[in-house]
This record gives sequence, structure tokens and C-alpha cells, in this order.
Amino acid sequence: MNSTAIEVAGLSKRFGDVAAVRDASFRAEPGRVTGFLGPNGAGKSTTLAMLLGLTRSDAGTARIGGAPYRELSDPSGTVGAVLDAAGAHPAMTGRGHLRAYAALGGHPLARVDEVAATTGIGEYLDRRIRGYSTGMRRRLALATALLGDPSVLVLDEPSNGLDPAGIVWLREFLRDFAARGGTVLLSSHVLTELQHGIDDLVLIDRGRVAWSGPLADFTDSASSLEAAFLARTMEVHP
Ligand SMILES: Nc1ncnc2c1ncn2[C@@H]1O[C@H](COP(=O)(O)OP(=O)(O)OP(=O)(O)O)[C@@H](O)[C@H]1O
Repeated sequence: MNSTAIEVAGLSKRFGDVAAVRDASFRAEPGRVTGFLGPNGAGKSTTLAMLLGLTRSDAGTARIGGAPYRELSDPSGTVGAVLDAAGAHPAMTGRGHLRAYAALGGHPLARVDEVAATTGIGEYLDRRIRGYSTGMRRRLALATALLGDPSVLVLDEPSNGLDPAGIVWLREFLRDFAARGGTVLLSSHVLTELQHGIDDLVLIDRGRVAWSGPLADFTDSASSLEAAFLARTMEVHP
């Protein structure tokens, strides 16, 4: 797997009166799972949308392997992204959906069965997506993101809709992906979800990066991630 870091520098975005992201800078490194944590409305989704070239920034840069997303020569072979579980046509089967995306990305059709097996949706592949549970849709979205065998995964709230077994499965999958040299950036507003699954933490609060670094450094002085999170956000916004 290529070593492909994510680098965000001075990124800002305003929606009218709302400063959604303010001068945000952080990195997500190869071989590590980086959690992007912040309360509702902190600016996580907006930052990820800018990173993936879906929203234009007002200032700053967001690079993947040294280039902005829109300049990547092989986007789906570089980054797999899951921003929400929607987007799959309910009347299509999982197989039809994956085949269409494989064709779009120029990936071999053999990848369809491979990513279905990896994400555990093999037995549902020939069912229509309208009958999929939320967790199955999440897995299908992840399978779609994996079609190009990317070295970077960007996931917005990936545990939403997963049952406890699904959450453990996802955590192990991402650990393994990183252990093979991949870069993982995943957002969450649920502290406990991240506590056992990440190496590095980027904490965002009201558009600003309040803290970033190894998780161990963050929680050293606090009994739990939650206590450290609350202490840190109160420090920034007394
Ligand atoms: N298209 C938009 N138009 C106007 N305001 C927006 C838009 N998108 C986001 N915002 C605002 O920008 C801020 C950051 O939103 P964002 O969705 O990035 O936060 P988030 O951290 O992902 O939140 P959540 O955890 O609730 O998903 C919020 O105040 C939100 O209301």
C-alpha cells in the first residue's frame, strides 16, 4: 500500500453568518487510525467535504498524498470515502450497485465479490437495496469505497446504524487497514466509539481544531476520553 498522508492547513469555510470551519490544520498519517471528534455542528462534515473536493474552501488547503482531491489522477484508487449511507438506488441489488461503481472507477468486476466478502455482505448481494437494514447499507457504502483498493479511507460517522457486533467488526477492519499501511480518518461525535479504535485524535469544536496528537497524550492526564474532551472544550470556550 502507498504511504499517503492527509494534510489540512489553514482550512476555513463560512456559510453566511456561520463560521463552520476556522483556520483548521491537522494531519492523518499512514499506518494510523485518526479520529476526528467534535460535538454536533462542530464542522466535521464540512471539513471532510472540503477534503474530498465536494465543498469549496474559503481559505487554506486540504491535500491527500500531496495533492488536492480534485487533482488526484486516480481518485477512487487513492481515497475511499463514506460520507453517508444514502446514494444507493433502492431498486438496485447490491451487486448491481457495486458493478456500476466498479465500471465508473475503471476497476475490475472481480473486485465486487472481493469487497462484498471483506465487508460481510456477500450473502445479501443479490437482494434489492430497499430491503437492506441501515447496517447493511453502511457496509455496502464501505464496500463501494473499497472497490479501487485505496490507501486512504475517509469515513463520516461510520458507526451510525451499526449494531455492537458491527461496531467491533468495523474497528477491527480499520485497525487492519491501517496495519497494512493505510491512512484512516473517521469522524464521530460519540466519544466512547473512538476511545478503543484510534491512534491519533483531532478534536474540533465550533469550527476550530482544539487539540490534535496521539490519543495517549490526550487521555494521559484524564481518566477517560470523555473527561479530557470536556476539559479541553471548556478550556477553549470558557
Ligand atoms: N450547507 C450549509 N449551509 C449553511 N450552514 C451549514 C451548511 N453546512 C453546514 N452548515 C453549518 O456549519 C456548521 C458545521 O456543520 P457540520 O455539518 O460541518 O458539523 P458536524 O461537526 O459534521 O456536525 P454533526 O456531528 O452534527 O454531523 C453548523 O453550524 C452547520 O449548521
